[in-house]
Order: sequence, then structure tokens, then C-alpha cells
Amino acid sequence: MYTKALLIYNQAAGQGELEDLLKDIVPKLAPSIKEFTLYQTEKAGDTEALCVENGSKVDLILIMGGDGTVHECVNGLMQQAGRPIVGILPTGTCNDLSRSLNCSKIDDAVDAILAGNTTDIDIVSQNDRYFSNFSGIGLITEASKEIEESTKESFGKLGYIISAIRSLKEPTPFSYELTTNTGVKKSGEAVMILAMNGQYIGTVGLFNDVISLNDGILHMFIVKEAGATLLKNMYNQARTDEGWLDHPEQLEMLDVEQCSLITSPVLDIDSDGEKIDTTPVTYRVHEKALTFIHHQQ
Ligand SMILES: Nc1ncnc2c1ncn2[C@@H]1O[C@H](COP(=O)(O)OP(=O)(O)OP(=O)(O)O)[C@@H](O)[C@H]1O
Repeated sequence: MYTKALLIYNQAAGQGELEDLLKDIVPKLAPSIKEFTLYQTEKAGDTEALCVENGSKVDLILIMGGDGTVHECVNGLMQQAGRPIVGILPTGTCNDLSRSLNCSKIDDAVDAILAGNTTDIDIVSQNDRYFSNFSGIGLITEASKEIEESTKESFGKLGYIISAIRSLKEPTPFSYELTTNTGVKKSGEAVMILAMNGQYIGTVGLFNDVISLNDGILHMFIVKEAGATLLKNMYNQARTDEGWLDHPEQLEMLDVEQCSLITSPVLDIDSDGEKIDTTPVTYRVHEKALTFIHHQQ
């Protein structure tokens, strides 16, 4: 039994209307919650503000939305001491964090909430903000720019993948210098650098075998120009090709707890699908910082 729960829903996420879904879900959850409040967001930023305000007052926050709405929740909760359990009712376009939590189906998420199945996950700070799934520069920001413009509405959750493939046609290399807290330095040219905490980007599980949400590690992937074609093939097939992690001329991997990254030119950073920052950037893992609902398979 939960004492106080807040369900925040974002009608702007994903494609469909949420009314029917709420009609179905609320009666299932309500018997297990003493005081249950529903809040509809009116604009970007509302979820973060609500999580700051209510983090210490409730024991469960449910997010009905996609990765962007979850991103706001994570940033709200990391700013203050109250750390209630977070459950995601995935109604976004990609729902990538939900996939790593085995909650990409709403029914699985509801079952896990009712069963009280939770897991503590790492959260990563990115300069003065936080992310739960990924942060990236290079190709990935080109991909999300295209989604904003047109693709997302017409292609739904495949929009991310399709537009990633499109932007892979002409990758623009940049120079980077990465320094870890243990003194390791890497530098060179790349077309994309990903800082991964979760396994999925744009619904594709690129890193299922090498990453878990609570391994205390930030996984840095430096994709060289030669790796762009490989990545494109993976997105075309929309499946994991295990071989792609074994070619250092295409892709370098580095496990870190903390690192800083300088690029030339200065680049936009995409963080959980939201563009909010530019390089240079410092990342730091906050081990098992938040508790999420997790469906046990
Ligand atoms: N009422 C609202 N009107 C407009 N935008 C909103 C509103 N509430 C939240 N937002 C913003 O909507 C954006 C999109 O939401 P979200 O990312 O959750 O869905 P999505 O993009 O469909 O899913 P995903 O990120 O999983 O692909 C977020 O940046 C969020 O801040």
C-alpha cells in the first residue's frame, strides 16, 4: 500500500489521447494508494517543478509520458532531499528508460507498481543537470533536430531511428578531448560520443549486454567516422549486432565514474532526447541515486 501518490501526465507526449488510458489505469491503482492525486502538465517544465515541490511529500510519483517527461522528474528529484519511488507509465514516443526497466508495456508497469517491485538506479550529472538514460553529442543531436521538425509526428516511435539513419548520410567529424577522474586521456576525431547509463536509444537496444542501470559506471562510446556505416546498418535492422563493440577503429569504449569532455567546435548535447546544454561537459555517476519501479521478467 502506498500512502500518497502523485500521477503526472503529459498529453503532449507520444501520439494518442490519454483519457481512455487513465480510465483503465486509475481504478487498477487506486485501491493500493491512500491518497492519489492526478496532475496534468500544461507546459514543459511543469513536471520538474511538481517533483521539486512534492518529492518529500509523497512516497510514489508516477510519470505518464515519455523520456522527456521522465527527464524532468529526475532533475526535479535530484535537486532536493525527497526521493520517492518513481514509476513510469510509458506513453511517449521511444520510452527508452522504460525499456531498460522492462516496463515498456503499460500493463507490465501497472503490475510492477502494484507488486511494489523496485530497483535503485544510477543517475548521471551533466554539468549542473542530470540524466537517467543517455547523453550524446554529434550525430545524435542531428537526429533529434530532425525529429522536432517533422519526422516524429508522422512516424511515431520509429521517427528517432529513421531520422538517425538519415543524418548518418553525412556525418560531421569533430575533435574531442576526454579526461577521466583517474587521469586517463583520449583525444582524436569522432562523429558521435555517447555517455550511456541505460541500454536503449530510439527504441534500439544498442548496449543490452554491456550496461545495467545500476552498475555504478558511465559507459562512454566514441564512434569514429568508420563506425557510422556500422551504426546505420544496426538501425536499419533495428537489432543489436554484437560485433559492433569489437572494432576500436570504429568505436572506442571507456567505463568511467567521472569525466570531462571538450570538443571543437562547441556542440549541442542531447540528454534523454532533450537538448539543453553545449560542450564542454563534465559527467559524474551518482550511484543508485533514485528508486524506480521495475518489472521482473
Ligand atoms: N502540456 C505540455 N505541453 C507541451 N509540452 C509539454 C507539456 N508537458 C510536458 N511537455 C514537454 O513535452 C515534451 C515531450 O514529452 P516526452 O519526451 O515525454 O514525450 P515524447 O517525446 O513523445 O517521448 P520520448 O521522449 O520517450 O520519445 C517534453 O520535453 C516535456 O517537457
